[in-house]
Amino acid sequence: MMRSCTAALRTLRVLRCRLEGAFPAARHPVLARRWFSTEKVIPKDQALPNPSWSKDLRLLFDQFMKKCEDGSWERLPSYKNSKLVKEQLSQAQLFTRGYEDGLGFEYVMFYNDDEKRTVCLFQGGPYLQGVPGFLHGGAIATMIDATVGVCAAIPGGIVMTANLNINFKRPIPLCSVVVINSQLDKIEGRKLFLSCDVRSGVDEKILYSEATSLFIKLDPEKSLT
Ligand SMILES: CCCCCCCCCCCC(=O)SCCNC(=O)CCNC(=O)[C@H](O)C(C)(C)COP(=O)(O)OP(=O)(O)OC[C@H]1O[C@@H](n2cnc3c(N)ncnc32)[C@H](O)[C@@H]1OP(=O)(O)O
Repeated sequence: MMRSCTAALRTLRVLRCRLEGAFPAARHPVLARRWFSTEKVIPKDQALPNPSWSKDLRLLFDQFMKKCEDGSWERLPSYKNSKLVKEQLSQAQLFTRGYEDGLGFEYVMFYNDDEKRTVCLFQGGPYLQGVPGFLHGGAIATMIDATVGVCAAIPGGIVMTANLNINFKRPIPLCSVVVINSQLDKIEGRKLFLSCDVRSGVDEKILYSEATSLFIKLDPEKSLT
């Protein structure tokens, strides 16, 4: 027993050295823990307040949680790793959840099934800077895509963005809170048409961006590649 354990550990060490040679990133302590730990990982719901959330984000979160009480809205949980990919086999992570708390995308989404609407409360952190002091347009586009994507995926199933059209009207200050409000406008066969706007959090007075998008429900008969 003792000998087989020692042999297994040696094999693990050899594999680890080879892996570190091939992928220097494997030396990174967080990745190393994720790849080599045998502990069962309990996924953390990232769409809940953490200490990096500003007063405004907390306030809006509390307001929407109140709206959930009668069942008209529901908070959507969100995880770093897809349940579709076995964690031990992949280091894949949801793009928007790859940063430490407060540095990148802090957000929570709420869904209203009767109205086919998704609202995302979003605070873009300092690593998402574009023009100094403001959010990068790609980060805004990412959150718009994610919000309309969820709005399309809940009724539509497995969908992908075919078209995303954004008008950036005002720059969004870094670390401020915005509300991304999206709705499903129309379904035609496999095509889902959505629209969305991005406004300043709490007062919603400033219209930062507007977008329309087309999502396509994947055809199970067609290969993606
Ligand atoms: C809760 C869970 C959370 C989970 C939700 C997580 C949310 C995350 C959101 C992120 C989403 C992404 O970033 S997705 C990643 C970015 N997107 C992609 O990589 C997609 C790349 N494109 C493709 O793979 C493909 O083009 C597809 C799958 C979109 C469509 O291909 P297809 O299935 O073969 O469909 P196809 O026959 O070409 O088109 C079907 C119909 O749509 C029309 N159509 C197709 N593309 C377009 C287009 N760009 N503009 C106009 N119309 C178009 C066609 O004319 C046709 O109309 P008609 O003749 O029928 O009238």
